[in-house]
Amino acid sequence: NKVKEAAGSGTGVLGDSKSLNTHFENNTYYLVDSTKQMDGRIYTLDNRNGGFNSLPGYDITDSDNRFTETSQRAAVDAHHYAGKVFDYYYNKFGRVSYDGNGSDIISTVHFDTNYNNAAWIGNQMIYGDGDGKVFAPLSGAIDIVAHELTHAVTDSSANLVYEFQPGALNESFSDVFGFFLDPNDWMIGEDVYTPGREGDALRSLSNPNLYDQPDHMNEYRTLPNTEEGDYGGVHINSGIPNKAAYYTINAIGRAKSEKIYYRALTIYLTPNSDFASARQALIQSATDLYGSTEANAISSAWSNVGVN
Ligand SMILES: CCC(=O)Oc1c(C)cccc1C(=O)O
Ligand SMILES: [Ca+2]
Ligand SMILES: [Zn+2]
Repeated sequence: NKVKEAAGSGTGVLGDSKSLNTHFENNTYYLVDSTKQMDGRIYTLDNRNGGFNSLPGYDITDSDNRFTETSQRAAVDAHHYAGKVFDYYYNKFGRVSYDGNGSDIISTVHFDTNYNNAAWIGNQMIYGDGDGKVFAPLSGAIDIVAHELTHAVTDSSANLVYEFQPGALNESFSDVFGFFLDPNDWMIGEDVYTPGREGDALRSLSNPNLYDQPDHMNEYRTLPNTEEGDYGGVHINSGIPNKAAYYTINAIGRAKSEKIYYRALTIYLTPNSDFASARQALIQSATDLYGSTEANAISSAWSNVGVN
C-alpha cells in the first residue's frame, strides 16, 4: 500500500458528495490517485471539449482539495468510480489494474461536445458530457465506468474481436461486470440516461427487449460489420448473453457468478469465441470452481436463450 497522499472530496454528477484520493504537489491538489496497490496511478484529466487530438487532456487541480466546481463533477465521478472498479478487480480476483500489471488507469472527461458516448479507446477511457437529453455526463454512473474499464480487462485477456458474436460477448461481459459493480438493479446506465425521465435505462439484463435487444437466439439480429450496423450488432445481440447472465446469477447467486465470469473471461475465452464457446467456457469455469449444480445452472441459462 502506498502512503495515502491526500484525502480530498468532491461533488459528483448527481450533486452528491464523495471521497477522492488526490496528489498534493506545487502547493495544489491533483486528481491523481497513487494509493492503490499498483505501480501506476489513476489519473483523471479534462479534455476541455476537445476531440481525439487533445487527448489525454489537461490536469485537474484544486487549491483546497474540495473539487466542488460544476465543471469538476464529471471528473469527480470518473476518478472515484475508477478507484472503486480498481478495488473490485484487486480485492475479488487479485488483478492489479486492468492488465494485471499495474498499468496507469487514465480517464478523460469533457470529451468533445454533447457527446453521448463513453469508451475505452485502447489505452484510456473517455467520457462525453452527453447532450443533457439522452445522457447526463456519462462518468456519473458506476455501471458505465465498470463497463468501460471491463473493456480494458477484456482487451488484456480474452481480447474478444469487436464484431458479430465475439463482439456481443465483449459487450455482454462489460455489462455483466457493470451489474456486479452496481448490483442493486438489472439496468445499465440508469443514473445518467435521459436525465429528464425517471425509470428508464440504456439496457436491461433482466429484460433486454425493453430496449430493443433480443433475449433469445430466435431474435438474433444479422447486421453488417459496419459502424451503422453496430459491427454486426454488438450492442444489440449482447441482449442474449446478458439474459443468460441474468438467469445464471438468479440461479447460483452473485458471488459464485462473478468468479465464474472472471475465470471464463481471463482463462478460457479467445478472440473469436462465439456464444456456444462462451456457454462452454462458463460451464467449464463453474466445474473448475464449484461443481455440477453450478455447471448445470449455466447450461440451463444458455439453453433458455437458445444457445446449446
Ligand atoms: C454502458 C456504457 C456503454 O455502453 O457505453 C457506450 C455508449 C454509451 C455508446 C457507445 C458505446 C459504448 C460502449 O462502451 O460500448
Ligand atoms: Ca445499474
Ligand atoms: Zn461497451
